[in-house]
Amino acid sequence: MILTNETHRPSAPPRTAPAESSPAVPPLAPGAVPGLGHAPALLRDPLGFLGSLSRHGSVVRIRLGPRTVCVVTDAGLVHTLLVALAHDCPRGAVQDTLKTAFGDGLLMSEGRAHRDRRRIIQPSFGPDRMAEYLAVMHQVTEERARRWRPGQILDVAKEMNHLALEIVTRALFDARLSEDATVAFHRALPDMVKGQIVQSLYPHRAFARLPLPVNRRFDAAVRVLNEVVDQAVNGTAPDGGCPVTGSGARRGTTLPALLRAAVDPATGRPLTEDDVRSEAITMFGAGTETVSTTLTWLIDELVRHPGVEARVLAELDEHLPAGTVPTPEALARLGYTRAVTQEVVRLHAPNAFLMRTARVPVHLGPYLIPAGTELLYSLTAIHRDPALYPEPTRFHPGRWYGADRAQGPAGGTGAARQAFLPFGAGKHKCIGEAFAWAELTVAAAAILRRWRPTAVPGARAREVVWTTVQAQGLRVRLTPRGGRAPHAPGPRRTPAGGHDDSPAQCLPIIRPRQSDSGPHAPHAPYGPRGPRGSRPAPVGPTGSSGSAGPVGSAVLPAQSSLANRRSASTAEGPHASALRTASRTADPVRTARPADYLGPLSTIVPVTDLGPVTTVRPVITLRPVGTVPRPAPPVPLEALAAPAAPPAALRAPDTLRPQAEPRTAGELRAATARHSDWALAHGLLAPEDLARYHTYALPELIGHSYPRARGAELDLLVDILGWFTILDDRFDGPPGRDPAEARGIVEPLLAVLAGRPVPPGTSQPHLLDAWRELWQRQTAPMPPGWRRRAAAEWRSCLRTFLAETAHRAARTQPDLAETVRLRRHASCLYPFMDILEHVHGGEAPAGLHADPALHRLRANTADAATLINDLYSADREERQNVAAFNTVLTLQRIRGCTRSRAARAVGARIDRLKAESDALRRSLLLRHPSGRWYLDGTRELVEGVYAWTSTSLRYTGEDAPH
Ligand code: HEM
Repeated sequence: MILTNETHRPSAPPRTAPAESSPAVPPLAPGAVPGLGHAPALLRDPLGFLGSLSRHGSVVRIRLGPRTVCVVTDAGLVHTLLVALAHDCPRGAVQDTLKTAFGDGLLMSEGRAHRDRRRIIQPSFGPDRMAEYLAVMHQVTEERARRWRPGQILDVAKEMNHLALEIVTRALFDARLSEDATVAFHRALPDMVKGQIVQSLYPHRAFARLPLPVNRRFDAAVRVLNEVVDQAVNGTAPDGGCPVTGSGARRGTTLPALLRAAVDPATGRPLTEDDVRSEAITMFGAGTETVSTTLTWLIDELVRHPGVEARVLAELDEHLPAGTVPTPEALARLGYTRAVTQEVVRLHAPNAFLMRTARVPVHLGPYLIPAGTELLYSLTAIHRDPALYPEPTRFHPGRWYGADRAQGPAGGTGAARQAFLPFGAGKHKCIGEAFAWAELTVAAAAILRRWRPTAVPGARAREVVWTTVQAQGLRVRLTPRGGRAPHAPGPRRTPAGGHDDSPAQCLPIIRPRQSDSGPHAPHAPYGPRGPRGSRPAPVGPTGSSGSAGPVGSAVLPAQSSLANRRSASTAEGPHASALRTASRTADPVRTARPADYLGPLSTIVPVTDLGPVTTVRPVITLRPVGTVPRPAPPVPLEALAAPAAPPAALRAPDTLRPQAEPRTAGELRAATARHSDWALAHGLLAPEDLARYHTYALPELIGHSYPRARGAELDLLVDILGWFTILDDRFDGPPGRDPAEARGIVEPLLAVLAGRPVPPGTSQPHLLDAWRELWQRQTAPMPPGWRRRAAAEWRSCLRTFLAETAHRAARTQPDLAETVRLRRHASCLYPFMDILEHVHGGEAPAGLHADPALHRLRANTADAATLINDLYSADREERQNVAAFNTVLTLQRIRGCTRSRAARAVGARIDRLKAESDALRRSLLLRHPSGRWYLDGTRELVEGVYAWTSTSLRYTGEDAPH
């Protein structure tokens, strides 16, 4: 039986030799959903799904809505499809869409047209051109890498995209694209790819003409891409602003020159300009993203495997001395480097899936495939087949080099060769293969020679599958090779005075790959301090979290009983009048609406301010506090000495307590030791807990955030942070699920704040004792106004434990607005802002406190610090099942979007907060110049949280102690 009822055409006699036994129908993959078929599974996890199909057969049917597609899972049969059946199985609908848009380029054409065109183009990729290309690749990469700065955080995928585009433009076209064109190209490409896929799934071509958003974006992208390609082909810059400046030296040998000099064998006429443009777009489409993605994975793997990186560098030193232009001979000697790139290409083959369509009935293994059947194969799935590659997801260059090689697929047999098909096979085999191998090696060599990339915690490469398997989210910090680890860069200003939002300033926000968060992820008895939300779970025998009970089974109504809010007009406390003014002068972004359990200072961020999801990343500038080496010793105090001289902004004449000498690292180290003694003396920690506790390096957060704190203030800050973290961790256990027990802990603490008799029966007497002492140390030197303010803000903070416990007990989750409010206060940022005054030795000016803009600035400060924490702690919290109280996770749940989109939205929100805070500080400074130190303190606080959070072992998932 054949698939006549699932295909559109009647069967004709098969072209290929029949199989020995009677032909069979490929099995249907299990799990089809009525109406949708396997589309949900494919969309949810394309590579996992395609990889799983080999269990069911060497060819497996899947249903995508009304269509049936045959997936070829066997490497040998894929090879047959591409080579023996190449004539009968041309490329299908996906390529047809491109053909309509870009004409008959190599990537889109078939049959004789394809063969003729390939013959014309082949010389462009011949061995005699390679030396020239190597020089260009080397020069372009050098130019780009020279522009990077020590300490810069590099958005690797973005940089590699630009690099690959520039290499193709300069090598094949001897042209340069304007910066605008480069950006436009990378913006347009995803729309083009999406449109290509969606349009190929339309039941009829006419659908592509409907004014659907996807079609409109596709058309716009095609226009843009054609314009960009025109620049490369013609050497003109239509915008006149940044002209294409091809050197012109190689004009006679470029790809356009080759095409213009050629005659179409079919017509006997020269190729048209449309033909030239079609081939140009083909090269841009096929030769940029594939390479940039592979380069990104290559850097990711080297960052993960320092031993491999060291070996590559040693080989480069031996065969490709620094400063020399690579030659084909030198590259041929880089055996180990080649093995490394080969392993990257195996594990991360950029082509997630490719397609063919059977023109006539064909035999494929034991199956007869009817005419019209679409055939899909995934090179990535083949390269990860455990039957072909033991431990397939392990990065192991030894498969291709040295002793292990014989056991690997490079062992030399035909079957082994068929198992490695990153560049395809047959007549459509990648024409740029040699170019690509060379580019990967030359670009990686130029980058690694100059820079040592180190992973930014939480910013590992993540697979995102479209037609290619993209590597998204990798951020690395750059250290000059041979130099010491850089200081984080200080704020840079553009000539126009605005902030530089170059990649150096981008916060990493992308979820690490699954492998980063596996069973070895750390679980710690003591949370980091610092902003909450980073709570570790108690260590269970399996290493899994034993913490917070199930949350997320039910959704809380938008207005929970916990979210009863008082109006601004009823707000109390020292900032009440400011709050009321703020409420009256309602700005479009937010309105002041204090919630009763949050105290008088809350400001609500409308949910809409966290959307729409954008691609903006947070722009955070870092104070150069020094490097924070990891992992051990956990407290790199040397790095946290205060800046040699206070920043100019802090040398204001009104400083009450001028700095004598800057704080030394020794002071922070001594404070850390005193804190340990203090925690032991209060029974907050047992001696055996200390080692693990120290790995959280909590004093670093204080060191980053309070560069001028010393002596008793430094001790106070470190002790408060330690105490709060230990308290926070208690709520990961049973008290966090039992409202009565939670009240039993929190009420006594509140009583201390209010000066009331403490109710008996707390389950945490050590915490209570320590709190009494801490509160006394906080308030003793401070005036009554400060005490009232600090007490109110501590109340708001402590009550969030009750709110969160109530949610856990009721198995409800907060909506986004409540999450934002909860998180703002839960992080005890407000009390920590109050301690700025403690450190300074006096209250901030009364006028400043009465200013509504300060109210907003403080809310922004709390929000920004908390959101930074949420970005980094999302994965950890998800593992710990405390997802309800993380803004990224809440957003993801409520919007139904991906983690990275939620993270981007949060990142964009941080950007906006930062920009608004800068503006608020400027305006406040004009009105209250004597409060400059306080205003700067809020900025330092956020920067400190960023510096600590982004380097803390708590969030890395792989470096953290076990
Ligand atoms: C790591 C880098 C690369 C990978 C993994 C890769 C992979 C592939 C694969 C699998 C195919 C076959 C597609 C099919 O059978 O339908 C292909 C075709 C093609 N590639 Fe590449 N490619 C890479 C780089 C490049 C570069 C640098 C260029 C040009 C500058 C290029 C130009 C092309 C062209 C023009 C085709 C179509 C060939 C034809 O149909 O005759 N590729 N590539």
